[in-house]
Amino acid sequence: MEIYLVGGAVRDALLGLPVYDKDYVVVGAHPEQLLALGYQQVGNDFPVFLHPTTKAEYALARTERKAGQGYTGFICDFGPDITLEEDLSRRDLTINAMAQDEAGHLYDPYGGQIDLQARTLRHISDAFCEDPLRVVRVARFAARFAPLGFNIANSTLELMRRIAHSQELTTLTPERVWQETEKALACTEPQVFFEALLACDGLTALFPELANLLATQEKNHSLAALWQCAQLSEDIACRFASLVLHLDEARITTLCERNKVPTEHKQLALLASRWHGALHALREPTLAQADTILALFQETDSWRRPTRFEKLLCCAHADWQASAPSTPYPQRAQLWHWFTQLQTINAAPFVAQGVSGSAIGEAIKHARLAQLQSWLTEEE
Ligand SMILES: Nc1ccn([C@@H]2O[C@H](COP(=O)(O)OP(=O)(O)OP(=O)(O)O)[C@@H](O)[C@H]2O)c(=O)n1
Repeated sequence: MEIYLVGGAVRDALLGLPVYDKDYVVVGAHPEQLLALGYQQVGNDFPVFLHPTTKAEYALARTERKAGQGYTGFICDFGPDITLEEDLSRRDLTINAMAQDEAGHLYDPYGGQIDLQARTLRHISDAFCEDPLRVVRVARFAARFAPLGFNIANSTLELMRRIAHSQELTTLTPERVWQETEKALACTEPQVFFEALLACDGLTALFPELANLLATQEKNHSLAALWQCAQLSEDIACRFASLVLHLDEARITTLCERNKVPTEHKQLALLASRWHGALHALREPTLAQADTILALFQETDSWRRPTRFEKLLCCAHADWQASAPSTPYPQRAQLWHWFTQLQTINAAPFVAQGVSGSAIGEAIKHARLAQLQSWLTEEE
């Protein structure tokens, strides 16, 4: 029985990146041998085991062949006679198909090291097409490794296009697509994920509203807003909302429900869609805008959800900078400052004066408006 470290851990170590997850492939073994050594079997379709102490994943070497439609329907063959090369050949990209034995010797039958050096994401064989998830994975790797200068090989982009045109992307579960999307949104160049999906015609199947929106924009403004947001915040909800805020509320709702986008992201996106224009208009606020500012705080439920309001300001900032890079967006700090100051106006003094019931809320609102008006008078 031989054990090799495979996949992402080998790739990332060669790139000098930190390695978090270690996956191993086991060649020349029966499941019973691993069970006897205390490994715990997980997964029903093919034999994957967890190490008794490290809990790292150990998979028996296997081959896979597509038998049906979509993401399911694989015929999997495993056994002690499957070689390391055979196991590596079923994988998606050359840079993901390298293995290292316990002595540190590297096995690279498909040119992974050359492609790492050339900064190329390249498929191994036409078997790439057997798994439509790979389109989304490659787009995600393109985003993740964009800062290192990686690009998708033309021949791989061609296969991604073939998969997209075959309608196979519609067989992916929303959970899997969102999982990859969320990882992509966390990258420093998240817009590359959507650019790659756009380039292979896959965006229409996965995020049709976004594909239609980008088609109406001259310079992919929404992708620029996403990039700007990534410079301003690590928050995934913020980045997602910056990307979709030029969609109307009905389309945001449809997209989020189909793709099972978390509620927090959806709510922020809806607020950003509704309020970004008003926020842009508050660049040099005047006394006449006091009501608008208070309505903004009220209607976005910011008193109860201050963190979300902070994120809303960030989305608007990103959207602004997508049109006017490097120009300041003073209303972000100004509105946040006023908001935190107005938060300190609360019920206590009114209750002490004998105000009760719904009149308390009205009194707070009036006091906050009066305070805002006095600040705006000073500004003018
Ligand atoms: N649809 C898929 C999923 C996975 N793999 C292979 O399985 C390995 C492990 O997959 P996974 O852990 O999902 O990805 P990593 O490459 O380890 O990347 P990450 O760092 O994002 O986990 C990959 O390297 C790749 O060889 C594949 O070929 N096709």
